[in-house]
Amino acid sequence: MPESARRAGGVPDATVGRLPLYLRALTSLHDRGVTSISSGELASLAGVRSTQLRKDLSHLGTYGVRGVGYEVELLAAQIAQELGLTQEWPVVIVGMGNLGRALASYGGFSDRGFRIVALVDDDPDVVGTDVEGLIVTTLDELEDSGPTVAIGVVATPSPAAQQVAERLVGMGVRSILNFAPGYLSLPEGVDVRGVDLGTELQILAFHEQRRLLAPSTHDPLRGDAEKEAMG
Ligand SMILES: NC(=O)c1ccc[n+]([C@@H]2O[C@H](COP(=O)([O-])OP(=O)(O)OC[C@H]3O[C@@H](n4cnc5c(N)ncnc54)[C@H](O)[C@@H]3O)[C@@H](O)[C@H]2O)c1
Repeated sequence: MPESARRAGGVPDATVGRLPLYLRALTSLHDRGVTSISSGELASLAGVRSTQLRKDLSHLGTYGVRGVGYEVELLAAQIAQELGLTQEWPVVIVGMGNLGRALASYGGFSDRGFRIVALVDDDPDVVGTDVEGLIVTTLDELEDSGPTVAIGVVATPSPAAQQVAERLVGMGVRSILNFAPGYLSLPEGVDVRGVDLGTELQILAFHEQRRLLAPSTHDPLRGDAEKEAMG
C-alpha cells in the first residue's frame, strides 16, 4: 500500500494529512487559470503557516523557486502522485442508512480518484435496492463474488462495526474509513481512519469558548458594538 511506502519514504503522517489540503487549494487555483503561486499564498489558502507548507513540501523533494513560488499544475501532480491518486481506488460502503446513502450520492469521490464499486447492508428491505445506480448487496455476496476493493467505508451502527471491519480485512481490504463511534481493533498493517464530526465540533466549541473568554481586539468577526463595549 502507498501508506507504508510513504512512511518508508520518510514522509511524516502529519504531512500526509495536510497534502489533501494543498491539493484542494491547487486544484481550485488551476481551475481559475492560476499557473504559479507563492508559498505564502498557498499556505494561506490551505489554512497553514508558510513555514509548515515549505517543510511539508520539502518532504516530497519539492522546493519552490525564489520569487516565483510553485508551479500550480506541477505541484498538484506531485502531490497527487504522492497520495496515490494517479490510479483509481475501488471503495465499498457498508451500511446504507442515512450516512451511507449520503456518502454514496456524493460525487466528489470520483473526481478524486475513488470509485464506489459496491454498497452493502444486512437489512433485507435494503439489500437488492438501487442506490445511485448500484444494487445494494450483502457482505456474504461481496465475499463470494464481489469486485476487488481497496478501501472499506464503515457506516454501520457501532456494535456492528468491528465485525464488519474484520470481514472487510478478511477480503483483503487494508484501508478502512470508520464513521461508527468507537475504536476498531484490526491486525497490524491495516490503516484505519476514524471520522468523528462530533469531535470536530467539540474542537470548534473549544476555540469559540476561548474567543469569548479572551476576545482579541483584532478579531474581525467581533461586532462594532462589542468592540466599543470592550473599549
Ligand atoms: N462520524 C461521524 O461524524 C458520524 C456522523 C453521523 C453518523 N455516524 C455514525 O455512522 C453510523 C451510521 O449512521 P446512520 O445515521 O447512517 O445510521 P442508520 O441507522 O441510518 O444506518 C445504519 C445502516 O447500517 C446497516 N447495518 C447494520 N448492521 C449492519 C451489518 N452488520 N452489516 C451491514 N449493514 C449493517 C443498517 O441496516 C442500516 O441501513 C452510525 O454508527 C453513526 O453513529 C457518524
